[in-house]
Amino acid sequence: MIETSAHDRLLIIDFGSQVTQLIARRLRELNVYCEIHPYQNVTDAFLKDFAPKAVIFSGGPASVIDEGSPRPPESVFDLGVPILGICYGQQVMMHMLGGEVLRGHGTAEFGRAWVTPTEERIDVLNGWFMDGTGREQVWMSHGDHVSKIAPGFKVFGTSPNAPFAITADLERRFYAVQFHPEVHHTPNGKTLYENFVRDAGFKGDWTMDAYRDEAIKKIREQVGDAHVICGLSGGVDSSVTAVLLHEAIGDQLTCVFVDHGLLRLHEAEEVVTMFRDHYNMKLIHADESDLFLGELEGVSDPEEKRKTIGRLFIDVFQKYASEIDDADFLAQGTLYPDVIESVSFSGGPSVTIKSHHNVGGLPEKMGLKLVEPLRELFKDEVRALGHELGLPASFIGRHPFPGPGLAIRCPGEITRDKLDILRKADAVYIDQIRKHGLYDEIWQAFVAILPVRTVGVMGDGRTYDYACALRAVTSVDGMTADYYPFSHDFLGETATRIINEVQGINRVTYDITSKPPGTIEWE
Ligand SMILES: Nc1ncnc2c1ncn2[C@@H]1O[C@H](COP(=O)(O)OP(=O)(O)OP(=O)(O)O)[C@@H](O)[C@H]1O
Ligand SMILES: O=c1[nH]c(=O)c2[nH+]cn([C@@H]3O[C@H](COP(=O)(O)O)[C@@H](O)[C@H]3O)c2[nH]1
Ligand SMILES: NC(=O)CC[C@H](N)C(=O)O
Ligand SMILES: [Mg+2]
Repeated sequence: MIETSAHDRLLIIDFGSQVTQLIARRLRELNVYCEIHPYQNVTDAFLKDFAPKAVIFSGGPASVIDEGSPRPPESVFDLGVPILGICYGQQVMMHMLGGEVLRGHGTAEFGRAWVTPTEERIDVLNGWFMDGTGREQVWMSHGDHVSKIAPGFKVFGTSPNAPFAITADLERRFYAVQFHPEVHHTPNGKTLYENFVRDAGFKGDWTMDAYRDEAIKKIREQVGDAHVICGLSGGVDSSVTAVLLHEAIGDQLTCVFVDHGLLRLHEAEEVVTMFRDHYNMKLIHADESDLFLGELEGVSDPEEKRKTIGRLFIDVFQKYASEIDDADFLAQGTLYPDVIESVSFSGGPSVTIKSHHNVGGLPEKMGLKLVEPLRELFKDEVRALGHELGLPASFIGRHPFPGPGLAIRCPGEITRDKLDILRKADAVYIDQIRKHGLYDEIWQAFVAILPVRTVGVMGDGRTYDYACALRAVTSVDGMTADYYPFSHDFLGETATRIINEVQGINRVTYDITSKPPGTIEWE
């Protein structure tokens, strides 16, 4: 359980649905503090300790009919707090409370469905069935269905293949729905969550304004008089972590910004100016470009590049940390999705696609304790917190930039020459995107310089220069992504500008691969 404040908490018991995280997102949007815990960890003792003000059962791939399928502890029904069961959560609730679930033919529903209300209206459905059609669009994804509801329950909504689409035991405040209110395709789903948490008595006091003060207090308690070091990349997560720590402990913080020679144009100056001058923060600008570029010489295999960079990051951190007195803590910008992923119910053995550069192995090796003030937050909450802390919008809204930097945007061997060309092309491309007002619509955009040279003709002369690829994607979390549908005019104008303004490039292509099957970066 996350050590947290005095906020009312909602517990989401995860039965392995693909969309459990979205339940948490919807609730956080309603300023309700919630945590997701896999059902295996939710014991009687856990429930007592957690003391939720309400509970939600997620969906899940299992069938309650099967022996050994997941269950919440019986005691959850005796807590006296409202419970909402979703899909598998509905089925498990009915099954345990005396109803019946069947795996029937012709009762599966996958995708869009329409629910119509029964006669009696209930508070959790306030705002539903109001658009004049008398029905509400929902998103279903189930093979099993409830065939008999548990004693005490009544039906408040039905769909063609789910006669018990919405049911409730109003006395005990148990609600159960067959569809998924957390997904986009249930347009009025948020209203249902809002009604549910209001019914449960949540005050909606989880705001980044309040969080900021609590986090500062907690950091002070944890750190005392010791010193904290923080790897600062200028990215959103480490910037917000650093500024929060700086507010909490001022001079007891030293940030280490590693310039590995793989940064974008003017990036080092921007980051250093912002943090050293604007925040008056102790900041070590570690210019280690000779070290990194030297070790990367002749390396063209993507994994070898990543591993070399990861190793050097650790070396560099150790070097600087050892020079700082009383450095007992290392601050990291770990976010809640990272925490969830590491305990995920559905997580199984998976193939390594890329070794993400990781400073995760650091604290152990360096004998440091961790400070992770963003552990409870999603990325958009981190951005909101950054806003509260007064970070300029230009930093908060930045596209993510990978730790290995331009190394993984330069397939094949890395040379200073290629990096210079790449930096210039990238700057022109991002400038184009900003000028056309597209920066915030795009999740991430960059140029990759290709390891091929092509023939061109410029000013009646022959050129033999590098080709580059433009990349721009939309995404929610970087796990899946779509290429951004630029207009042909935009692409044409950008190609012309890059070729005119960047010596060394004579051909521009646009990468239209989605993820999967591609990945966002080229290596
Ligand atoms: N150049 C760097 N110097 C120091 N630390 C770095 C550098 N690059 C990455 N790191 C460390 O690695 C961590 C992970 O990098 P990551 O790119 O995931 O996060 P970020 O840069 O803070 O945010 P964003 O995801 O928005 O880029 C950072 O939080 C930071 O602590
Ligand atoms: O901090 C990081 N260290 C890394 O080693 C790393 N590799 C990829 N990325 C970023 O992760 C997101 C997904 O990228 P891929 O589709 O290329 O795996 C994209 O946002 C990538 O920029 C990294 N970030
Ligand atoms: N999405 C779900 O929770 C599915 C529940 C159950 N596995 C079914 O098929 O009915
Ligand atoms: Mg980054």
